[in-house]
Amino acid sequence: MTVSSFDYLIVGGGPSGLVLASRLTEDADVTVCVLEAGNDFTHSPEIQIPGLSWGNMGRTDIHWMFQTVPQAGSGSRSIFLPRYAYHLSNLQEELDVIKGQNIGRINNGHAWSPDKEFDAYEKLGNSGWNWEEILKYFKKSETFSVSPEQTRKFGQTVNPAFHGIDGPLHRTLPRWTPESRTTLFEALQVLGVPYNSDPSNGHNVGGFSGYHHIHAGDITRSGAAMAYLEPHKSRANLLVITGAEVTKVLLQRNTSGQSIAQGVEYRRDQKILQVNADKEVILCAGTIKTPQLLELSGIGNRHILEKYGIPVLLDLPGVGANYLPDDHYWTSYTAEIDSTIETKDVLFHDRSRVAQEMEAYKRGKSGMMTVGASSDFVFLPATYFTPPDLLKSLCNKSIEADSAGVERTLMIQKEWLMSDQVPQAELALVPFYMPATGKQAEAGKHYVSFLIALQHSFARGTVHIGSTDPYASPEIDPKLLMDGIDIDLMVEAIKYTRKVTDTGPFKKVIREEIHPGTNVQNDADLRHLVQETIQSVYHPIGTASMLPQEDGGVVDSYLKVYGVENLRIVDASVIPIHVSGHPQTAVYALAEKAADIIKKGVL
Ligand SMILES: Cc1cc2nc3c(=O)[nH]c(=O)nc-3n(C[C@H](O)[C@H](O)[C@H](O)COP(=O)(O)OP(=O)(O)OC[C@H]3O[C@@H](n4cnc5c(N)ncnc54)[C@H](O)[C@@H]3O)c2cc1C
Repeated sequence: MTVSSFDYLIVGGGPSGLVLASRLTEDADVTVCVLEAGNDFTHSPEIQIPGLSWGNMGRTDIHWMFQTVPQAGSGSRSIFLPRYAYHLSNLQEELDVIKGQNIGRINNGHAWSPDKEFDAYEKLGNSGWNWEEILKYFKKSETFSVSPEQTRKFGQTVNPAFHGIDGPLHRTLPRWTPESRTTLFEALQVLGVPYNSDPSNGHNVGGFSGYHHIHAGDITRSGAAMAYLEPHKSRANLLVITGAEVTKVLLQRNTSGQSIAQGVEYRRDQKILQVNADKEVILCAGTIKTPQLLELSGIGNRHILEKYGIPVLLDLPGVGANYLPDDHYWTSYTAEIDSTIETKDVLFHDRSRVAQEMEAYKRGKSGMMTVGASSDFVFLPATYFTPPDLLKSLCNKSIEADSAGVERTLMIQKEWLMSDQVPQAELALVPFYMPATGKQAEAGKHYVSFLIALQHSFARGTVHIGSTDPYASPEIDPKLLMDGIDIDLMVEAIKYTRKVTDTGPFKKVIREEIHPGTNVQNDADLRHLVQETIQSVYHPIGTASMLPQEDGGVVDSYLKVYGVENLRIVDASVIPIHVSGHPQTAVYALAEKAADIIKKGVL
C-alpha cells in the first residue's frame, strides 16, 4: 500500500473542490491533493461549445448515473438523477446507477436569487452566512462582461455593485436568442409580469435573459476546471489525481476519545491506496456521495450504520437526512408554433443546418451553437400564479419534519410562499420540442416548450447507504410530491404557463398544444400528469446541512463536521435551504468563502 501526505486532501474535483484547490494553493507553502473519481474532459468540444452541451446528457463517462428509489408520490417511478463526475470541466447532464466522470463542470450558473433567500442561511443559525457576504464571494468568483450591443438588447450593464470584474469565472449574456423570446416578454408585459434587467441584484422576480458561464471573448464555456484549475495546474504544491475513487475517510481516536480525520483510502487502477492529510480532509464529493462517504467511514445515524455492521465512530443523525431533492423539479409545456418562427428544432432534423451552425460558431462565434438549451426565464412568486385561498390553505398544511432544522426551513418556505418577492416557479423558455413525456416531434414543424419548475420544493428526503459497497449507489429517496404542497403549486404553474401562451402575441403563434395536451384540463388530470411526468433538474442539496447540531446539522458555520477534528465539508450538501436561482453560483460563492475561512486558520 502506497501512502503519501499533503496538508489538505480534497475529495472531489467538482466546482467546490476546484475552487478550494485553487485558492488554498495560492500559498506556495501549502500542499493540496485533489482526488477525483472521474476524468478530465476540459478541452473536449462537447464541453467547450455551449450548443453541444446538451449532447452530453446520459454520457456514462461524464456522469454518475444515479436513479432514485421508486417514488410513491409519482407513479412509483424511479427518477433519473445524474451527477457530474470529475468536475475538471463543468458540464451538465444526467442518469442511472453507476458513474461517469468529468472534472470541473460547467453550467448556467446563475446568481439569480433574492437577498432574502441567502439571509435565511443566517436565520437558520449560521452566523456570517447572509446575502451581503455571499454577494462578496459571487463577485470574487466572477468576471462579468457585456458588449454595448448586449446592453442595448438586454438593458443590462456591468454594475460593479452586483457583479465581479476580475474573478476566474466568465459570465456573459447570450449571443443568440430565439424569436419566441420577444413574444414571451410581450405576453408577460400584458400579464403584468415585469422585465428584470439584472436578476443578480438581489431581486429576481420577472422575465429575463440569463447570463451564462461563457467566456465573452471566445464563446467557450467557463467552468471550474477552466477557470480555477487550468491556470494553476503547474503549481508545484497542487496535485490532482483523476480516476481516484475515495472509499472512506480514515479516522482515529485520540487519547481523549475525539475522532480525528487522518487521510483517505481510495481506489485507482484496481489498486487500493492511502493518502494522509497533515491538516484536513475536505469532502467536496457532492450531495449524493458526501453522505455515503461519511456513513461508510462510521459517521452518521447510528441505526443505519449498525444495520450494515459499520462501527459507529460518531452518531450524527443529520447525515443524509435533510435531502432537498431539487429546487427545480419540473414538468413541461410544449406546443407547435407558427413555422415562420425560427426554433432550434432544425438542429434535430437537418444535418446540413447543424453543419452551418457549427461553421457560424467557428468562424464568427455566432448562431445557435453559442448558447445552451435555454436562455430566457420567468421567475414567478406564488402570488402571481396561485389563487389566494389555495395559497392560504397550502400554508396551513402541516408537513412532517424529522428535525428542528427541517421544521424551521419549512416555516421559512411557508413565509416565502406568501411573498411577492420570492419566486416559487420558474418557466424556462426552451425553443424546441421538449415535452416531459416521450412523444415524437414531427420533422419540419416548429415548437416551443417551457420547462416548468418549482423553486422551493417542500419535499424532504434521504440519501443513505444501501450496502457497505463504496462503489454502489447510495439509496436516494427524495420523497417527491409526498409533502402535499408541491403538487398543487405545480398544477397552478402549468395553468399559468397556458395563460402566458394564451395571451396576445403568444396566442397568435401557437398552433397546437402538444403537452400536457388539450385533453388534460381539470385539476385531477393535471395532478395525474404531474405525478407521471415530474423530472429532476439535478440540483440536490442538504444531506450534510450547515445547521446547529441540535437542529440536525452535520457541519457548523465554519463547515467543520461536528465532533470530528480535521474534517470539513465544502459542497452543495451543506446548503440547508434552496435558493430560487440555479445553485451552481451559490456553490462557487460557498467554496470561495470556505477558502477564506480555512486560510484565516479557523480550525
Ligand atoms: C446534468 C446536470 C445539469 C445541471 N445544470 C445546472 C445548471 O444549469 N445550473 C446550475 O446552477 N446548476 C446545475 N447543476 C447542478 C450543479 O452542477 C451542482 O449544484 C454543482 O455541481 C454542485 O457542486 P459540488 O461541488 O457540490 O458537487 P459536484 O459537482 O457533484 O462535484 C462532486 C465531485 O466529486 C466527485 N466524487 C464524488 N464521489 C467521489 C469519490 N468517492 N471519490 C472521488 N471523487 C468523487 C464527483 O465525480 C464530482 O466531480 C446541474 C447538475 C447536473 C447533474
